[in-house]
Order: sequence, then structure tokens, then C-alpha cells
Amino acid sequence: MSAPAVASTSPSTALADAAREIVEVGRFLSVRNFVPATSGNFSRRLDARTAAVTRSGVDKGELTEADVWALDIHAPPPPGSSAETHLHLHLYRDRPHVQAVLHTHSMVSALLSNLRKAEGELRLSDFELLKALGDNKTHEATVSIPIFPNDQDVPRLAARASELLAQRPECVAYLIAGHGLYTWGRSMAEARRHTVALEHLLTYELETMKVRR
Ligand SMILES: CSC[C@@H](O)[C@@H](O)C(=O)COP(=O)(O)O
Ligand SMILES: [Zn+2]
Repeated sequence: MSAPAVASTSPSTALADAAREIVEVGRFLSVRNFVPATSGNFSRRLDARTAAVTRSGVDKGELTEADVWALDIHAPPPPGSSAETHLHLHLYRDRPHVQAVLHTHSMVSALLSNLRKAEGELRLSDFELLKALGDNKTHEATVSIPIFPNDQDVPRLAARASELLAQRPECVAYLIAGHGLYTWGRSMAEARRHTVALEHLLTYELETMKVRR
């Protein structure tokens, strides 16, 4: 029998597709040393109420599709899901256009966010690579990346991020001091582009601080 001309995406197909994308992005970020040990977590929207999120405690470069769980974005995260699930779910609730969220723990994101945490933000300007963030069209833009204090109370940290980001609709990323980077996108490709661009932009900033000492 031939396939129907228009195939609707069943929930199980959507989860399988999202899991494949997440496994692939995990390998991509792991080989670049952005998710050492078992750090980092990733997610992908499935529909208006559901997102696929990585489970806790696995090496994110060695994920299998079974390590990606479909979660209700309005419900408390189940035991065993990522310890930072709240930080993903509030973005899906607050921003209907968000399709993917990536959290990394690179060396530069942990170091620079600690060095600059007193400022509460990192202001980036005059770099061509700023055009890889959101809809920026010029190096002359100034992009502010909020820096939150690290907090083991993740629901509290998620509430803080949600409150601040409500005032900053253009924002595509934030840092957690001494911890890492959260960024998101209107597709997995855009979230990945944001991660890679920000890793370079943070490195430019850290290297500039070194030569100015
Ligand atoms: C292994 S240290 C990193 C963790 O504490 C956490 O910050 C992290 O990014 C990964 O948590 P996880 O529960 O595996 O999603
Ligand atoms: Zn983390």
C-alpha cells in the first residue's frame, strides 16, 4: 500500500524525530568540549503542551533516544528527568516561538560568568559574529546576556529567569555564574548556532580581559 499523500505527524513520531535531533546535537556539543562529564541538558518542543527533555546524569555526548523523555510543560518534572528541567519548561511556557533549548558547561562560560557576575550582565558589541544571534543585522548592535547567580534551588532560579526575561523579549541567552550557558532558538539549528556563536563571543571577551589586565 502506498503512503498517504499528506502524512500527519503522530506524537510518537514527533518524539522520535526530536530524540534523534537531541542525540545528534549532544554529539556535536560534546566533541567541542561544551558538555564535560555529565553536564548540560537539551530539549525540543513537541507541541503547544509537550517538550522532549534529556534525562539526568548521562554523558550528553553518549545519549541514546531512550534518554529523551516527553514531558508536559505545565506539570512538575518527573523523577529522573534533568535536574534543570524547570529551566527548559519555563522557556516553552513563556515563549511560544521557542522550539529548542540548549544548556552547555564550557570552560569559557563558567569562567567569564564568574568573573563578570557582579555586573549582572555581559554586554557584547562590535563583533561581526553578533549577527549570528537572533535577528541582529549589524556588528554595531549591543547584545546583553543576563548573568544569574548560581542556585541549587532550580525552581527558584527558573522563576528568576522567567521574571527577568519577560522584560527582555529580544534576549536569546543567559549565563549562570560559574555554571554555564542557556540559549534557545526557533529551531534546533538556530539554538545550535546561538551556542556556537556565543562560545566564540565569550572567548573574545575573556581574551580581551586578559590583554587589558
Ligand atoms: C555534572 S555537573 C552538572 C549538573 O549539576 C547540571 O548543572 C547539569 O548541567 C546536568 O544535569 P542533568 O541532571 O544531567 O541534566
Ligand atoms: Zn548545568
